[in-house]
Amino acid sequence: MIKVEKLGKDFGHITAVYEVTIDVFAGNIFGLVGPDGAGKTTLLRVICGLIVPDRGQVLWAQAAGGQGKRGNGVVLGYMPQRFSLYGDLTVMENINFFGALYKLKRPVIRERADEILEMTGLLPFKDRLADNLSGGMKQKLALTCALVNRPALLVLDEPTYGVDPQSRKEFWRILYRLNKQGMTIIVSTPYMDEAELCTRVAFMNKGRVVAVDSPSRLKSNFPYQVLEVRVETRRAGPVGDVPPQSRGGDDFPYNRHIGLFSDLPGVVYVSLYGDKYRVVVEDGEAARRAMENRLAEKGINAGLYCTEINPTMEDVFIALAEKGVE
Ligand SMILES: Nc1ncnc2c1ncn2[C@@H]1O[C@H](COP(=O)(O)OP(=O)(O)OP(=O)(O)O)[C@@H](O)[C@H]1O
Repeated sequence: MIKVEKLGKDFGHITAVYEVTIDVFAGNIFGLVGPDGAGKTTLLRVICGLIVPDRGQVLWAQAAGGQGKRGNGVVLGYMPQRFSLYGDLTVMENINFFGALYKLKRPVIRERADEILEMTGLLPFKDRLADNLSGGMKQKLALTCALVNRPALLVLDEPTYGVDPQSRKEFWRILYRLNKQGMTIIVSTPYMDEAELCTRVAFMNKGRVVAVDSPSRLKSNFPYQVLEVRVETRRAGPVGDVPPQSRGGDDFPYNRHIGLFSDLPGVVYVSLYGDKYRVVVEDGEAARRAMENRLAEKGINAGLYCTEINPTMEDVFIALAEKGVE
């Protein structure tokens, strides 16, 4: 549906987006996934025509339904990151306002609003002031306003940021329903569990897209092994067997081996989950030997228990980020 080609955007001396090239296919839920400051909002704003890129372009395919001028006939709905509705207007008044901006007639707005509010579960709250809605409901109202123009392409900027887990699930259920009805969706998110729900994902880091593919292919093409590692100290003592120089920070003693393992050759990164380490490595067996040797070198009398586990989207993203784009 759209092709983003070598797109770049600077804000003064800050480059928010470098040369980004992605294809968004009609019918997809396309995820733009990355941490704060990765450049997701900037890229989405350029796609929506709200800001002009400094380099590259966004090419639009033939209209995918609906009417309107933007993007070669593709009607767009945009839900910005920050709540941008009127808190002192009711749910219905906000929808009427947006409908009017799209030059829709009142009966049309009413009919569409009822349909979308039913879907989002907001129908009983039509007359409630937006300020008095919960965080999740506010996001649903913002979605309703973005949908009132029946867009063929819905662009959502971190729609579930800071929303409770139950509301996040409901929100995604609605996105799936819309997608089933034929709507193409581009959604940005910092959450890896949401990345799993997309048809295709572009991982963004520091203004660059570092990988684009389906979640399953991103994981199956992961070039490393993931080890779950437990280090069990054999002799008990007030601080175990870890020499003082390798003791960790606030969460000592559980993070104490991160520093011991992370600089070993073939180790991509080490992180701590509960009392186990997740160690991403080039070669599982070689890494296990290297970790054992490191413990021995440091005079740490401990058993090392490694299990190979499947990579998650988070592993894929962290490894790509660690491998480094500066
Ligand atoms: N209008 C602006 N003026 C100056 N710098 C900006 C502007 N908009 C974005 N930036 C900078 O560009 C970079 C990318 O920001 P952007 O908002 O696109 O990232 P993001 O991935 O959406 O993160 P976030 O969730 O924090 O918004 C950041 O360093 C940000 O400070």
